[in-house]
Amino acid sequence: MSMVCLSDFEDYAKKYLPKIAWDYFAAGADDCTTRDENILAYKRIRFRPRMLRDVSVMDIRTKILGSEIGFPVGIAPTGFHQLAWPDGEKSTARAARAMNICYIASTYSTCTLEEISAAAPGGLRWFQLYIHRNRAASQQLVQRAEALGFQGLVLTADLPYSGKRRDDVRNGFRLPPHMKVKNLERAFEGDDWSEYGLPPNSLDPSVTWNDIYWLRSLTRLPIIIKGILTKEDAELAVKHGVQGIIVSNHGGRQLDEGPATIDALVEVVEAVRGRVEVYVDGGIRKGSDVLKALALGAKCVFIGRPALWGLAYKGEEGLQDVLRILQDEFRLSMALAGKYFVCCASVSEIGQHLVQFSRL
Ligand SMILES: Cc1cc2nc3c(=O)[nH]c(=O)nc-3n(C[C@H](O)[C@H](O)[C@H](O)COP(=O)(O)O)c2cc1C
Ligand SMILES: CCCCCCC(=O)C(=O)O
Repeated sequence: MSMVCLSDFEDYAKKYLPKIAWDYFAAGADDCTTRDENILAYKRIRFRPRMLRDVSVMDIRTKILGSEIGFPVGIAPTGFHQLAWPDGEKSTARAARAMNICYIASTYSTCTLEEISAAAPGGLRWFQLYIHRNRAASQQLVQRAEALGFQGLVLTADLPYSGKRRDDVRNGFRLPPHMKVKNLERAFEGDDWSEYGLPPNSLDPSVTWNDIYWLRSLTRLPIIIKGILTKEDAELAVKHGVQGIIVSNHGGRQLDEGPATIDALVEVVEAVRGRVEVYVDGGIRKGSDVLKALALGAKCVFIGRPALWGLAYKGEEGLQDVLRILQDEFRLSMALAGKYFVCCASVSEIGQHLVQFSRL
């Protein structure tokens, strides 16, 4: 099969993954309006390309929270990578390190944080946290991640309860018995693990902004909050001292009919006024989507499902293929859009001048 663009990997994953795994990866909440809107919204943005600008040398490296990355794409946290490939998150970590990008490992990884770290020593990794009712379990996870060299703590704010994903309900989705959310095994030993193959009712829906102070007391890692969609919450995030914001609607898997993330990005970036870094995920499927997100103020974007499709295709190698295609497409879009200032062709000069919203 010739893999030319990310949807080729999607087609492959749909064809070859067991239906229950494919449905879980693809799921959106309710009618999937927001899931689909994440993609459509990119198509309403048009470029304002500039010509004759010497784009013979392009520098696509950038920095997030002080760490250099090869290009402004990272891997969003997604659960259960062994559903896509037997080595699971170990393969993800290796591919991310090979491409010199950031991988956010999920609380719901099917490999332990120790296994992930050992698979790709020295790679840039952040740890994504769901806060559990069992606070001691969450505290241990944060401290384990910090001790293992994870360089950021990503608090997911949009999942007090799981959204209603109809196909998962129809399929009675749960992890197969040989897969485990290994990071939680010790803390929830003896529980029945009946919800998705997770300890039931274990997430804490009473989490508030004040818990950011609790997290701050546990770790020196920068805290990045994931799931922000409004200027009001962006302002609160800054006020509570986070170092980064990921504009995200969880790939449209939580509240249906909220905004597409690329639309929400504009409002969040305006509210933040450069005080913290802003990233975005949801619906990024082409290099030109990356360019649009950067033009609208994101420092970096993160991909969720496309990483799983790459893993499903060929593990670490397949994920690297996905990332390489995205990297090449991003570089090409940047060159074809034309650099704005005459002296340097780097991501730092990407700005709002590059895009306009189409009336389509
Ligand atoms: C199968 C799947 C599992 C996910 N698991 C998590 C998770 O464990 N933690 C989390 O913060 N977000 C999770 N997300 C949301 C992603 O981090 C991200 O916000 C979303 O996938 C981005 O949209 P995209 O898939 O269109 O790129 C998950 C998304 C998918 C599709
Ligand atoms: C009970 C919550 C299950 C969530 C599993 C991981 C996740 O975030 C997802 O979107 O799926």
